[in-house]
Amino acid sequence: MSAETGKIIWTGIDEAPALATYSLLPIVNAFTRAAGVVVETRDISVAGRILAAFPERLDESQRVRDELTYLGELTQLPHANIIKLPNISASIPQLKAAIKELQGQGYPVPDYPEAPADEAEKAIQARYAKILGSAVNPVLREGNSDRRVALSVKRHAQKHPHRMGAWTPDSGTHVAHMDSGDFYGSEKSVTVAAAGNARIEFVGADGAVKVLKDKLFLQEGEVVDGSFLSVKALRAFIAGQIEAAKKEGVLFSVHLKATMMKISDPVIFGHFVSVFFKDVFEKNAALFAELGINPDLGLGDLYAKLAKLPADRRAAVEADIQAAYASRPALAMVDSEKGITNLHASNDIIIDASMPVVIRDSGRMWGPDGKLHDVKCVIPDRCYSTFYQEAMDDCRRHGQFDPATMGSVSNVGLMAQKAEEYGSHDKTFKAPGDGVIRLVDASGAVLLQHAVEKGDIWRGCQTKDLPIRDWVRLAVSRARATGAPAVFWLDRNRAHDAQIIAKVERYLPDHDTTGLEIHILSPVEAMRFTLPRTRAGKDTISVTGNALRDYLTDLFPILELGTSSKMLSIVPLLAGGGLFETGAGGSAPKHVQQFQQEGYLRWDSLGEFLAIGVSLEHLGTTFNNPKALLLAETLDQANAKFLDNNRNPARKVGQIDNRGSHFYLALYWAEALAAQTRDADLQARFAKVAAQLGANEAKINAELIAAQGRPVDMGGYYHPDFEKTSRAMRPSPTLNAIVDAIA
Ligand SMILES: NC(=O)C1=CN([C@@H]2O[C@H](COP(=O)(O)OP(=O)(O)OC[C@H]3O[C@@H](n4cnc5c(N)ncnc54)[C@H](OP(=O)(O)O)[C@@H]3O)[C@@H](O)[C@H]2O)C=CC1
Ligand SMILES: O=C(O)CCC(=O)C(=O)O
Ligand SMILES: [Mg+2]
Repeated sequence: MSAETGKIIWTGIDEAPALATYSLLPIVNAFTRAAGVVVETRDISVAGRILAAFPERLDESQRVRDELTYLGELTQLPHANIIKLPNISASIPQLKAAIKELQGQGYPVPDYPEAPADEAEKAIQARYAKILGSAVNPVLREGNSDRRVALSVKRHAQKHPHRMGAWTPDSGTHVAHMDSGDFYGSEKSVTVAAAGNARIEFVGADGAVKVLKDKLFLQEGEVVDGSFLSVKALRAFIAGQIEAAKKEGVLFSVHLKATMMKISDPVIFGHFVSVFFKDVFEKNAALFAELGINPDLGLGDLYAKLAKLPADRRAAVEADIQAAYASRPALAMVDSEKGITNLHASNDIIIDASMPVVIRDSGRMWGPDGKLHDVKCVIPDRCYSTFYQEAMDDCRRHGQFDPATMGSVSNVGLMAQKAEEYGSHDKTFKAPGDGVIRLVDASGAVLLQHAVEKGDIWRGCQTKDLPIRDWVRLAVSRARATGAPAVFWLDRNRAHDAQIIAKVERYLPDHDTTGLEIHILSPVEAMRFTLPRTRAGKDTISVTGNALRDYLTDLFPILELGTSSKMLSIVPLLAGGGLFETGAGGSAPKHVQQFQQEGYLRWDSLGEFLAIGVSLEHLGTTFNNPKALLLAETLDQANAKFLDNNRNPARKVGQIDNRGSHFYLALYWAEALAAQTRDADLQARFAKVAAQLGANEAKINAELIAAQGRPVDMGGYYHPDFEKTSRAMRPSPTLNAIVDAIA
């Protein structure tokens, strides 16, 4: 076995899962090394990606490799085996904070130029643009997505159901969406007949043509679509919904995906900010222009820029903001104690995680008074709003879901080769004026076009044929493996979906589907099919495009398990390798805050444990490595015992936290290795480890718990100090000594 084939890559990322890594990875490494498997870290954190983008500004000792590019290339090789933990998909305020921190640590990376003044600043902005938003996932996800709950995890959740808030028939919570002028209404889609370079261009009212994107290579058979959001219609819609929320006496909230739709959704978010605070923006237009205030960056950035003003001028604007709050409906809050609202930053409320939590918490969100209230959930685009309303209506009719009995909804998601929204980043534009935006193929034929007005948001997406074929294959294979019905969530009335349906209908007959139940239903119909089954304890497979993949793989896990972090998230790479993602949830910034303040980390690494298992299994079968297979099997047993004994982190100081949960994983894994008889070497080696860990259980727990209850200095947030953080995350000398002696 070559070094390459016996290697697993563990991604270095941000926030809570990065903290957990400091404690977990030494344990994992000690166990796998004993079997000749190397687990190697590659840093794709926001900070790491910033440093990699500006090598010429750093001295030799500060330079880092461009690991994302390396990993992107690795996904194309059949031996790729990558464990990917969730990373930050950064908004501009997050990026700026990371830059500031790095500068403070002595890395001379340039400031982010919000409004580039010259070519040099434009070049800097272009480099940073590659780091913003969902910049990692589209590069690594070179396969489609298979997200589901492991049987042992589902059984555990049913045995220990999490708390859910009750729903009552009179709940005033609802989804509000546009009825026209949205992406859904304007979408056009074609299947490309002949390969070639296309271009996207804007034709002004005067006939002048401006190329927005050149050399857009289209493959034969791929689906390409274009749609736009009318800004005039959006602003009128927002204003109407603000009025309506006030009348209805519910909170006002907006749920977008500013990370994955990183060009369009921050702009949409900005319209929410500038319509909600219309009077403030109008009255202070000149001052805001002078301060460079951009509503897309949210109220948080606005406040930061106001802070530069002398006290009296600042107070005048703040009074205007307070007056706006008083005349508007109450806003949903991110942190009511600190006064952080839904409109502070586009990355604080992200639809995939935020909407399921509304449903889990009785259809309510936190208000400025620190209490839960009914809420208007504004999701402008009908492509992705209507099924949430259906789920809420179901709760109003039948009450809250019961995690002790509900069935499971797994997902097969189309995302390979930058499918759908992942491919939209370099094809999304704000219309530079009134005119037409059109997609023109190599022969000069117009594939699709839209009449737009200045500021309208035009979005193009590509979905290649090979990924679609692979997605259909994966759906059939999951249906065969589970016996559960597979439902393609596709809407015949949506232009893009109509093209995809034609392909699904063409590729399904390539497979043996005898005895399988397969449906094609619109999102609302699919919900109507799925929810009664779920309530009856039956399992269903959702087969969806990229955005619905994202939304549903938080929605159902959060209802079923309380969090999506416990999911298995497998990406069989098209080139034959494996990408094993952990959970479906994000980087849990709240958890880091708690760790900094109280030395308590409640991040649950179960997703990581599961991913290590499938990664080792993949490595074992691909390279015929019996030791790796044995490690996978014994880890599976350890995970089962971990769940049986309920060793997940609790939530409060004095109880077992993330670090304590890792100790139990090590103990149970060592015990399982000691108990097996297939490999005498591993048995002997781990019998000793199991005995040492077992004998020191009380002592190790005492050392781990003694480390809690006081603030922790990590020496950085985006780019923490390795030594400081490592000390904080590995506070038990007894555990460290046993683990470090294994290899
Ligand atoms: N694949 C990726 O790379 C992804 C990245 N992200 C990024 O993550 C960041 C935060 O996203 P956000 O939408 O707030 O979602 P998060 O999933 O980070 O947080 C939502 C809540 O989920 C719970 N949670 C999530 N993971 C765990 C875990 N392992 N253990 C225990 N509880 C968990 C926590 O709930 P509680 O507080 O109730 O304990 C947490 O506060 C963003 O920057 C986003 O871009 C998001 C999704 C996927
Ligand atoms: O790519 C991203 O920004 C987030 C993706 C995500 O939320 C998911 O895959 O569940
Ligand atoms: Mg998600």
